[in-house]
Amino acid sequence: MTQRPGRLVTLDGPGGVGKSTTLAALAERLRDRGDQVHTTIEPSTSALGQFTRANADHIHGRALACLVAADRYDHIRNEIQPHLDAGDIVVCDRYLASTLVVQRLDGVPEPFLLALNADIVLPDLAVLLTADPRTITRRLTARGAHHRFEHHPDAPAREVELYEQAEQTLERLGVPVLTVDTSSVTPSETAERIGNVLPSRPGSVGSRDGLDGNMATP
Ligand SMILES: Nc1ncnc2c1ncn2[C@@H]1O[C@H](COP(=O)(O)OP(=O)(O)O)[C@@H](O)[C@H]1O
Ligand SMILES: Cc1cn([C@H]2C[C@H](O)[C@@H](COP(=O)(O)OP(=O)(O)O)O2)c(=O)[nH]c1=O
Repeated sequence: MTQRPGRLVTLDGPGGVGKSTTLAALAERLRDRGDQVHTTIEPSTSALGQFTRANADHIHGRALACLVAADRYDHIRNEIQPHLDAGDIVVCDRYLASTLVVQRLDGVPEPFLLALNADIVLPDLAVLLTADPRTITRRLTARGAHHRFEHHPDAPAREVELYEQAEQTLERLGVPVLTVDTSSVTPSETAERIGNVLPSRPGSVGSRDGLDGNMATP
């Protein structure tokens, strides 16, 4: 049971699956029903986050893993935790699950990643967006690849597979996971499904009822 007044909801999934688009739809839905929402992103918008994002194509493996983790601890201390303390639903575009996938694509073993992230604030709900790899490739092609992890033609299929493994790891850590296949649903339908499993007033509706275990894999 979480003791903080707010909730941390994270959105992860393969590049181009629709995280940013879904985050905007989710924030709108939660605000429309009266929730206090703070949206954020990793790498964060701090100087360290901007450095990480700008250099992620040149810094590799364990070094990038450390940089991403350092940015995460800084992000938690200066932005996430204050908003949780204020009772906000904090919705973060990429978090621990991305590390468990992107850094593994970069050859970093999972135990090293878990050790680096051992003291982070765990999500109250980790949403994993997935889709048919061909659908992801289509979305990625239409939007354009942003970084080296999105350029390989097999990236979407490999990422889908690694997110399935990350789901098991998150569950072992006790993190409630909601997996949504976005292949044939709109961002607003995805947002509705996420909103449906989040209590409207943080801390007031049956605490974590409905948030334990993997609630949906359509
Ligand atoms: N059902 C859907 N859910 C989310 N995004 C979708 C969906 N269908 C198409 N898209 C499109 O996919 C593209 C990639 O979305 P984006 O949010 O940038 O992905 P990500 O943040 O995961 O890299 C966008 O052009 C978005 O409009
Ligand atoms: C959150 C996170 C990001 N990254 C890297 C991957 C990318 O190079 C970069 C940002 O990814 P991404 O959010 O996909 O960028 P964009 O918003 O431009 O599509 O940060 C990691 O390596 N590990 C992580 O845990």
